Amino acid sequence: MMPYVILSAAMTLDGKIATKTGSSNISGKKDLLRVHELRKECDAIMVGIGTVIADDPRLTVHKVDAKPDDNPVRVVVDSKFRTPADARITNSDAETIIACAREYKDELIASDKYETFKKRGVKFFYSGSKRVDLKSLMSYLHEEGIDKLMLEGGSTLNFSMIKAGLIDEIRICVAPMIVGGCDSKTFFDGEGFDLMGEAVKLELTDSYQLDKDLILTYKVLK
Ligand SMILES: NC(=O)C1=CN([C@@H]2O[C@H](COP(=O)(O)OP(=O)(O)OC[C@H]3O[C@@H](n4cnc5c(N)ncnc54)[C@H](OP(=O)(O)O)[C@@H]3O)[C@@H](O)[C@H]2O)C=CC1
Ligand SMILES: Nc1nc(O)c(N)c(N[C@@H]2O[C@H](COP(=O)(O)O)[C@@H](O)[C@H]2O)n1
Repeated sequence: MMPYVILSAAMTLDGKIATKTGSSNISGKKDLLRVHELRKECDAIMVGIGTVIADDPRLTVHKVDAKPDDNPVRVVVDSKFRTPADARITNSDAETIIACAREYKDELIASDKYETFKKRGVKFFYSGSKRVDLKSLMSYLHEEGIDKLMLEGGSTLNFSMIKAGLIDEIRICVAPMIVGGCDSKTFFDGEGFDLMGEAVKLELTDSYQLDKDLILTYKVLK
């Protein structure tokens, strides 16, 4: 069994989730409230290490009323244990699981950072030889009681997750902005598919305007 996975993000009309310099404030105020209500409904929230390094996110429910219990478990997909020692996702606001690849396990366990994180209560999960195996991670998280997981990027992890058939629903905020730039991160990057016939197919299930933003919900067809 796997968690039900909702991919949530905000992009500009030209499909960028950050500029080439990493600036990523895209959602309007009301959209951020919507996102935090969704965080509150989820058992876990997962990002890739690229997002942790770029944004140092909190990944807690902090824009709407919430109790400490409302904070989802934070999951970071980080094969080589690059999570910075002072990353906010390792604070005591919520539980944190760092998923790493087996090849780096011995080195990781021997590091001072590992001891520091253990003292903070951070848990570790190992899967995949050189890169985290996302299917076994999802299966482990489900065993740990995670029924509903919110995936919050970034582009590389989004593509791996959708390619592996692990995303059930997509909720995207389309902001009326264009930033361009072939080096700006798009909603899905990764290695991409070669042929249009390989594209993951979606069904639009909801759409509405929230101030200037457009909110679209899609079911992923499997
Ligand atoms: N506007 C929005 O809604 C959002 C925007 N963003 C933006 O996205 C950008 C970050 O995206 P990006 O750089 O692509 O980083 P990601 O957050 O997607 O992290 C990618 C990294 O995850 C690690 N990883 C481990 N296992 C896997 C796997 N099986 N598949 C894929 N990745 C894996 C890899 O590093 P390793 O091999 O070391 O483990 C990889 O480089 C930031 O600029 C951020 O601001 C992010 C979220 C939301
Ligand atoms: N929904 C949404 N809209 C945006 O405009 C965004 N930039 C993001 N980014 C995601 O939220 C994380 C920051 O979370 P905290 O406020 O620090 O808890 C960021 O890392 C992205 O995952 N999302």
